[in-house]
Amino acid sequence: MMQTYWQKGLANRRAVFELYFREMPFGNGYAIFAGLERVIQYVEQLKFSDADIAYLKQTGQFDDGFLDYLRNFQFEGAINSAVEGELVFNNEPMMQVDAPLIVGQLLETALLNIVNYQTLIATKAARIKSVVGDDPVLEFGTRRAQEMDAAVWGTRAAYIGGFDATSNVRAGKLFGIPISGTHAHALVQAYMNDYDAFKAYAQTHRDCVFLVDTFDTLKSGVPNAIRVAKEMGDQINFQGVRIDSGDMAYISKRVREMLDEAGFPNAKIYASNDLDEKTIMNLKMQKAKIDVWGVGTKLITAYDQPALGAVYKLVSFEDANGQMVDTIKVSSNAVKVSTPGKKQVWRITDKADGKSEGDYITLLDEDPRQEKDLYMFNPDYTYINKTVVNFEARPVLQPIYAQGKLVYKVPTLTEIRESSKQHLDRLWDEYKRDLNPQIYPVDLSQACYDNKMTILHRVRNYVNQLKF
Ligand SMILES: Nc1ncnc2c1ncn2[C@@H]1O[C@H](COP(=O)(O)OP(=O)(O)OP(=O)(O)O)[C@@H](O)[C@H]1O
Ligand SMILES: O=P(O)(O)OC[C@H]1O[C@H](OP(=O)(O)OP(=O)(O)O)[C@H](O)[C@@H]1O
Ligand SMILES: O=C(O)c1cccnc1
Repeated sequence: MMQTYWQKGLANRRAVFELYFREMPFGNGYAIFAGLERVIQYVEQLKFSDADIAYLKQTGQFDDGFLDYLRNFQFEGAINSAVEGELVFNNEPMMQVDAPLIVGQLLETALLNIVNYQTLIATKAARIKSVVGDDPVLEFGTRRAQEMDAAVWGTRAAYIGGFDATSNVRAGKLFGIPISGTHAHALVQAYMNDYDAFKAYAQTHRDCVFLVDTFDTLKSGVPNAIRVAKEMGDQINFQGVRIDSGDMAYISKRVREMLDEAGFPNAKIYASNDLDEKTIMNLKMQKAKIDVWGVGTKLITAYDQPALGAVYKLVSFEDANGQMVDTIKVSSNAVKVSTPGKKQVWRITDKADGKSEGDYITLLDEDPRQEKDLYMFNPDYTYINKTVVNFEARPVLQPIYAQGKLVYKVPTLTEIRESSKQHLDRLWDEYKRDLNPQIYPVDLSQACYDNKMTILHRVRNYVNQLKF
């Protein structure tokens, strides 16, 4: 496509692409945006090396002039985006690229790859965090992640979504995420008994969590953990035990009794084993005595919904006369009809209680902050509407790149994680429940809606007059 644009003189025409997803992941009421930091890393290193050019040349598909153009390629144009930790919803732009067509086109796959995955994992993490409440929840997923990159960036996304620490030390090093972990069954198997294994571990560590289910949790694992904790006394910080199999409600209650009776009421019970928000909620309902949750596979692979399904659509394009013309992608499936025009997403909150009223999508020349009353209507069911007064409107898309230069000060990961919590506080609980949440309003302004209808009719008329 880049070669076509380049050879046919379209390469430098201005094009606006927007990235959005169509359905809320996991049936959740909100999603947490993540991926911007890696998008920035990608854009900063975006160039074609001599080896890249040589590879493209030997395919025999590319013109020498075009390859010369690629040799000097660099990002130019603008990127506006939701920032990491921001809440985002279906059918609203999360990211917008306003650049020469050839540049915007090149970015499509990388941006989708990054944002699709990281937003999905941050959202899954937030769902899990919403059921663990204030209990610590640890990311244990690396062994099951779809390869190494997914493990570290997925861990970062999980941290944004509310996880507290990770067993992935590389993610700790790269991003400053707290690291935390216990030990595996292999240690106990290597010593062939719990006592020797725990003792050896205790002699070589200060912080100790013993994995107690290798042979028999209640008959061997826990009694031996207690024995070692008593023998080592102040020489170790006995943090607790981990259970990784069996009926975790029943076992955790018995383990709690044993630890308390032995004089370790502060020792924590860690649990892991294919946990997710459903099993955790269920275990809590059963009053399982679990203090710390280790979650791996089901988080890092987004087990119940492995793709977010975000798309990247051309919404406005410069014509041969230098005028911007809004564009549409039509489909018989209503949700697949794109919304034309370069847009802004405004988060509308009630000034009185600070809670979100909904999102309001406008064309760029509109500013709802100038309005006293805001008429908001559902673009699919226009009879569902409301007029909002005494509101604040905050633009969700922020300038990240302008004229090819990074203009955004990247926050720390701690700031991002904190901002995500604050955004969630401003959302009504009805949108946050994990089963059948209320649908958060994502509305189009009248001008944006009318523009869509006009362009839709124009395209229909064009198709209807075709004769073959
Ligand atoms: N009381 C409980 N209520 C609901 N789910 C539970 C309860 N206890 C354990 N689970 C979950 O049920 C599933 C049990 O899995 P499974 O039977 O494969 O584990 P296991 O046989 O105990 O251990 P292993 O991992 O060694 O196979 C896990 O997802 C676990 O988290
Ligand atoms: O269950 P997850 O949420 O993915 O959490 C990580 C799991 O990985 C480890 O198990 P391991 O790889 O040894 O497998 P097993 O316990 O299923 O035998 C650990 O003991 C956890 O059970
Ligand atoms: O530290 C742990 O206990 C751990 C880490 C990763 C996966 N499973 C367990």
